[in-house]
Amino acid sequence: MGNAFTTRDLRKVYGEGPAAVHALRGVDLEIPEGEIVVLLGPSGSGKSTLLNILGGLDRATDGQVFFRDSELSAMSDAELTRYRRDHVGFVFQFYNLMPSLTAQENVELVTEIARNPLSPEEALALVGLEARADHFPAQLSGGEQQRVAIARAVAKQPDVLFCDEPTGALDSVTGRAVLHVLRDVNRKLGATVMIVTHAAAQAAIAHRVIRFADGAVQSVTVNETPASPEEIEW
Ligand SMILES: Nc1ncnc2c1ncn2[C@@H]1O[C@H](COP(=O)(O)OP(=O)(O)OP(=O)(O)O)[C@@H](O)[C@H]1O
Repeated sequence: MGNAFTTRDLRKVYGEGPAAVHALRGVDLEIPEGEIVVLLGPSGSGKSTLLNILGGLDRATDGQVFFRDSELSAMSDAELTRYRRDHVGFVFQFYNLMPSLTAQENVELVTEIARNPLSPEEALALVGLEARADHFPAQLSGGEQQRVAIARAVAKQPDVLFCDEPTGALDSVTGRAVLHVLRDVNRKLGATVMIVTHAAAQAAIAHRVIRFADGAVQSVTVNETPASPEEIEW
């Protein structure tokens, strides 16, 4: 299989003049399709900025970024929106569920507009929450709410799932259950899964670990035998 993403000398500057922040300082990466990729690095090193650009939520200041053979950095806003809608799912630290909707209705927000969605039941079954479909977010634990958020993100069968600190608000037992679900999504749907985390131990479950420092890639490590989420502790 080819690459899900390729970046060439990718740069991002926020602001101008003396106040300019160089968040990405020339990032060259190749990310093969179908992997679990963990991005590590100190706070402010540019991880979320990279995720947002790969996910079509933001644009680079300079350089190129490709999804497969399509150059995201050359797309119009409308094309970028279509890319996001057709190919990308997002999971954030704080679930972002609609409190007035049940788990199933939260997932339906996506399945009603996607081109080739799973059914809401299938999506909830994938995260092990089929029995909680009629529960509201306030009736679910943090880990369960995150699993609903994952069900919502994967219901459209995205090619790529971006997860920004998906376990950041969870204890490690609950966090492991969430990582387990992300691994299932990678295996069962074949989605490339990119996870930004501060918990370095989570790198053990990845096929590829990218370490960031000061807006640049410090190292890329390939794990021949990724660990199971049950084996790690943070
Ligand atoms: N919208 C923005 N405007 C100005 N500066 C920004 C903006 N977003 C991010 N930055 C700056 O860009 C740099 C990289 O930020 P980014 O959020 O990508 O880092 P990160 O590695 O994800 O950090 P964390 O682990 O704390 O989430 C930081 O110095 C940050 O302050």
